[in-house]
Amino acid sequence: MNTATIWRTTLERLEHASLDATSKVWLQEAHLTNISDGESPGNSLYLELQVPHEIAKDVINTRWRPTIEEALQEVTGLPVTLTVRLPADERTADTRTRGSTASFEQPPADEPAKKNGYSFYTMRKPAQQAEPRYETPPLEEWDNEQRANILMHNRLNPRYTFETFIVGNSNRLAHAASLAVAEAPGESYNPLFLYGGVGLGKTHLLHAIGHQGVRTGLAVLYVSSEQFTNEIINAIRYRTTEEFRAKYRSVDILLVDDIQFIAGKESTEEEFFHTFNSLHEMSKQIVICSDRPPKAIVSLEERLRSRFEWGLIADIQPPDLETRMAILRAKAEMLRYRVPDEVIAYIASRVQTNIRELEGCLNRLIAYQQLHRTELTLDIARAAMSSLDSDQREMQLSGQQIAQAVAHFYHVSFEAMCSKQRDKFIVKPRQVAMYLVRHETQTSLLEIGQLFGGRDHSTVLYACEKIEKALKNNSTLRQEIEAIREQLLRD
Ligand SMILES: Nc1ncnc2c1ncn2[C@@H]1O[C@H](COP(=O)(O)OP(=O)(O)OP(=O)(O)O)[C@@H](O)[C@H]1O
Repeated sequence: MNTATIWRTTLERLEHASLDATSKVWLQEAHLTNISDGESPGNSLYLELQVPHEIAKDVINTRWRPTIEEALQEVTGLPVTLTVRLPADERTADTRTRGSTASFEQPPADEPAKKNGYSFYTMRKPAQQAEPRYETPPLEEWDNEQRANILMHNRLNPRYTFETFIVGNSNRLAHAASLAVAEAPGESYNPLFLYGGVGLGKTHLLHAIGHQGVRTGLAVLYVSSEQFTNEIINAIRYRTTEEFRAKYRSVDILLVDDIQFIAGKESTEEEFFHTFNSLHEMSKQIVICSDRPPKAIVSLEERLRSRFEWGLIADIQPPDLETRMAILRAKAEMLRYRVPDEVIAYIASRVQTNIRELEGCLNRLIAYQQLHRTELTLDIARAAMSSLDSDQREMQLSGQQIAQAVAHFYHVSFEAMCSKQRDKFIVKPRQVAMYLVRHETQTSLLEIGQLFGGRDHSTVLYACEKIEKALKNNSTLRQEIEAIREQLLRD
C-alpha cells in the first residue's frame, strides 16, 4: 500500500468520525507525504500530513490528530505517530531535526522505500535549493474574524456573555474590569487577573470578554491551564513547539482559566512566561482566572507571580442575597419558567456561596415539580430542598479528611501538623485545619485537640478564634480557606 492509498482509505474511515465539515474538507486537500525511517521506536510508523494552510494545521493538530492517528493505525495495522505540517514547513522542520535541508519526493516506481510491507515517499537530499512546493499565506493575512472563530473553535460558551451576567456588589469590580478590557483590549488593564471561589462567575466573565473580542474581529483564544499544559506536552513530544508558540503569540486576546494548576509544572510555567512576555510586549490582552490571588498560589515561580500582579487583580466574592435572587430570576426566565418570588427568595437563602449550586437547585426544583406534577409552591420547594439536604448529609466530611486537605494545600505533612513543631509554616496550616474541622464537622474541641497530636481544647479554641479574627481583614486567608473548602467538596 502506498501513502496515497493509505490516505484514501483513512479518509473513508474518517467520513464517519465526528470531525467538523471544514476539517473534513481540509483533510481531503491534505497529503500523506513521508515516513522517516528510524525516527520512531519499534514498529511504529512516523508519518507526515501536509495540510493546505496554517489554520488547517492549527485545528487538525490541536483537535483531530489523535483521531487521525487512530484511523491510520486501523488502516496500516501499526502504531502511528503523525506530524501535521505545511508544505512550507519542510525546510525549517528538517533543519531543526536533521541539521540539513531536504524535500519530500516520490521514489521512482521501481524502488519504493519499504517498511513493514508498505511503501512511502522517502526523504531525499535536495538536488539544489529546496523550494516550498506551494505558497501558503502567512497567518496575518488571514481574515481576522475567520481566524478568531477557528482559533477558539467552539470553546466559548454562547450562554456566557456580558448580557447574561448579573452584577452585584460581590462582582462589580471584576465585571467593570472585564468590560473595560473587552472594550479596549491591551490598553487598560494588562493582565487582568480575576480570582474567586468555585462557581462564582470567573469563567463566565472570561468567555464574555472572548465573545466581545470575536464580535470586534479579534483573534481570541480561550484555554484552561490544563489544556495549555497538554498542548505543551504534545508540542514537546511531536517537536512542534514552534507551531505552538506561533499559535499562542498570534492571538489578540488570550484567556486562561484556572491558572493555579500550572504552579509547580516547570516547563509549562517556563513556556507560559515566554508567551506572556511576547503578548504583553505586543500590547495583546491577557486575562487570567484563578481560585486564589497570585500571592496565594503556592509554588508559583516568582517571576510569573510578579507579572500577574502587573495589571489589575479583581476578586469575586460570594453574592449577597439580592444578587442571588436576581441570578435565579434571570435563569428561570431563560428557562421560560415561572417561579414565584417566595420560592426564589427561599432558594437564594439556602444556597449562599456557589452560583453553580444555586442554578443546580433551581434545576432540581423544576425537575422535582415536573415529576410530581404539582404547582411550584413554597412547600414543594421545601420538600425538594430537604431531600437535597439529606443527600448532602450523607457526604459529611471527617476531621481527618479536612486535616489532610489542609496539609496538602499548604504543602506540609499531616504528621508535622500533629507534632510539637512551632514553626510559622506549620502553625498556620494547623490553625486553619482546626478552624475548618470545627466549622465543617460536629467534632468537639476536645476531639479536635486529640486529632492534632493530643492538644488541649483551649489550644484549639485559641486557633479557631485567631483564624476567625484574621479572616475579617485578611482576604488572602479567606481565599485560601475557600479554596480548601471547595477542594473538599469537589473530592
Ligand atoms: N453574576 C452572574 N450572573 C449570572 N450567572 C452567573 C453569575 N456568576 C456565575 N454565574 C453562573 O454560574 C455558573 C458557574 O459560573 P462559572 O463557571 O463562571 O464559575 P467559576 O468561577 O469559573 O467556577 P470554577 O472555579 O468552578 O471554574 C455558570 O453557569 C455561570 O453562568
